[in-house]
Amino acid sequence: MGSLANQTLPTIAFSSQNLEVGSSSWVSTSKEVVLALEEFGCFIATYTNFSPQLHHAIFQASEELFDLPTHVKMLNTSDTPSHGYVGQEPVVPLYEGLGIENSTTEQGVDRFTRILWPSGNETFREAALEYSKVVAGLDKVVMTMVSEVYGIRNAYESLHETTSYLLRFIKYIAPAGDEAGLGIVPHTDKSFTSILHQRQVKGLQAMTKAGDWVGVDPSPSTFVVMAGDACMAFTNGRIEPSYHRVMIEGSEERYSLGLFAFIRDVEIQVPEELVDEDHPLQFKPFDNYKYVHFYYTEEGRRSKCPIRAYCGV
Ligand SMILES: O=C(O)CCC(=O)C(=O)O
Ligand SMILES: [Fe+2]
Repeated sequence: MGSLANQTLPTIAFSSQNLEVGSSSWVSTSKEVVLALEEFGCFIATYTNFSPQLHHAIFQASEELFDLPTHVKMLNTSDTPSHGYVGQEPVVPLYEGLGIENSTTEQGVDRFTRILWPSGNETFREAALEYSKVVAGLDKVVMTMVSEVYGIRNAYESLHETTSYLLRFIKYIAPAGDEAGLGIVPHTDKSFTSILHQRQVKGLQAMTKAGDWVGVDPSPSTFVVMAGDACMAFTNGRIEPSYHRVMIEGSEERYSLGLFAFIRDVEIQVPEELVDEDHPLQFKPFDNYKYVHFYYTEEGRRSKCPIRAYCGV
């Protein structure tokens, strides 16, 4: 595994100007987004609708969540592997995470909050819902831009209607000793898209096509927007997912958040606009959640490229 390259990911600002659909800055930003995703599978974003207050509120909520006793956190279960509580795993001993399914909806956040705090926790509930809605807004802008450039806006819009967002709260404890510890093993996300947000402590690294790791420094106003495996299949291989990992150094705990978009109820299918003689069909229609289940089987875990193993042509 290579050392850290002296390189940074592209940064794209989403401001009130370029958020106006169809404006000339919307069009030029859309091209930037596609270039960044095709080259890196991810990029850094700033987003005008995200405030420092919300940054503060959501990490405050995160701390409160992780301060609950382990047996309470373990009540966060899910039918989907890795969507609920994960902690004390021998392969990633520094990692602990919880997930709110359908976190952009009142029902999703209410359900989670009631399970963890039976007598309620209004500040947590509000922060989680608000954060999910705002960041999901960024996700929608990014993918609308991508679909516009590729001429597949309708296909994306029908997928977006059935998107279910998973908000994961993540905490890494510091490794014992001076050596950097592996916070999360190198992987691509199984989602359609993912948006990560880190607090203070660095650790996230993404791999370039040349095979170098690039560090992504935390900032209260930036996100990392990533393509997942499902996005690669949808775009017929045009956008490859970001291969990333977390390395933890120093003695500080690291808190991060991931908002993952998964497509529910409908199969993801390559739009016909993306298939021609030069771009033969690479993926069969597939179900995003069944794919997650496949990934956690012996075959899925062993596979070098699980999405191709699952639904590659
Ligand atoms: O903690 C992070 O910054 C990254 C987490 C991540 O890659 C994941 O949960 O899939
Ligand atoms: Fe990830």
